[in-house]
Amino acid sequence: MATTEELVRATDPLDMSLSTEELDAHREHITDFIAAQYEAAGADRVVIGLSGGIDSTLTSHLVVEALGAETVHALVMPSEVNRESNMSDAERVASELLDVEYDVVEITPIADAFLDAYPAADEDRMATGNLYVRIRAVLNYLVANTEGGLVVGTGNRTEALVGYFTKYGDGAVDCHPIANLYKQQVRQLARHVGVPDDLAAKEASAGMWVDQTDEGELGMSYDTLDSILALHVDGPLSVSATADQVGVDAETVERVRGLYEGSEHKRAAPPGPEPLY
Ligand SMILES: Nc1ncnc2c1ncn2[C@@H]1O[C@H](COP(=O)(O)OP(=O)(O)OC[C@H]2O[C@@H]([n+]3cccc(C(=O)O)c3)[C@H](O)[C@@H]2O)[C@@H](O)[C@H]1O
Ligand SMILES: Nc1ncnc2c1ncn2[C@@H]1O[C@H](COP(=O)(O)OP(=O)(O)OP(=O)(O)O)[C@@H](O)[C@H]1O
Ligand SMILES: [Mg+2]
Repeated sequence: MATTEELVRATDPLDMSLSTEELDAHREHITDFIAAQYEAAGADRVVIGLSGGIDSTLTSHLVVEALGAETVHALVMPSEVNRESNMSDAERVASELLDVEYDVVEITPIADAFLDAYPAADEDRMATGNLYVRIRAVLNYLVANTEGGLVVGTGNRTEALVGYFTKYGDGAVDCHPIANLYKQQVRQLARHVGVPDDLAAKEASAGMWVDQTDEGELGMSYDTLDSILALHVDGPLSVSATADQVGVDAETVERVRGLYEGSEHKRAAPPGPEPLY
């Protein structure tokens, strides 16, 4: 007969903690990957957008570890809906944590030019938010083209599996070094490599509209989402077994599965018809 404590633990989100040895292994694997991508591309620089969020903070930290601070050109690209504190954190990461070259490029006037050209999108916060994200991609590639740079992305496994990114926006990059890590593991690895705790623990936001948070939009915590992905989408558990294990209803698991299946197009190259001959 299970004790109450065991039953409560059984309905907790999955504990995905990595051991110190596993964190070291990920660190080495990712820095080796970055070095290999850079060499294979024959690049002279790495371009990365810094948002003050943990994905870009960890990724840029690992790029510096792999290639040195002088290789990195960071871009901090505030829009009018970004929190001031996130933009100052982004500058803190560039100047204090990493000591890399960086530029601050205001994107609101660029977005306004698009919305003047196509005013119908002005009231649509998703379309406008995706526009901000795609403008950042254009600027990343402008710098990369100019300096022989490789654009390094910050997508993690959780975002990729549910399509929680803008197609040809933050998804438009040359590689994603932390693509194997679920969101909880991103925070763990960040702490492990010495990222300050206030940055590692910060609430995730795509920064596409005022006060947007990932967990608010997704309607569940990252701990729950990671657990459902690991057990059901990546793992072999059924909907009901996953729901029991994580302590959510079956509809929540099905919703995550729906996000995964509905975002297949974001993880694939744009298709064309089969060759006729
Ligand atoms: N089945 C299908 N096959 C082929 N293409 C399909 C398609 N369904 C839609 N599409 C295309 O995809 C477009 C929709 O995709 P998309 O433009 O990406 O837009 P959408 O997926 O609607 O929105 C982006 C989502 O990602 C989140 N996001 C974005 C950026 C950063 C972060 C972050 O965490 O930092 C999060 C954002 O909050 C929002 O929930 C459609 O307009 C259409 O062109
Ligand atoms: N204001 C910004 N300036 C520069 N780059 C940005 C900005 N906002 C977003 N980005 C880029 O888009 C990426 C995707 O954003 P996302 O919110 O998923 O990651 P994050 O902000 O690094 O971490 P978190 O998900 O915890 O907020 C960022 O990692 C960063 O590279
Ligand atoms: Mg963010």
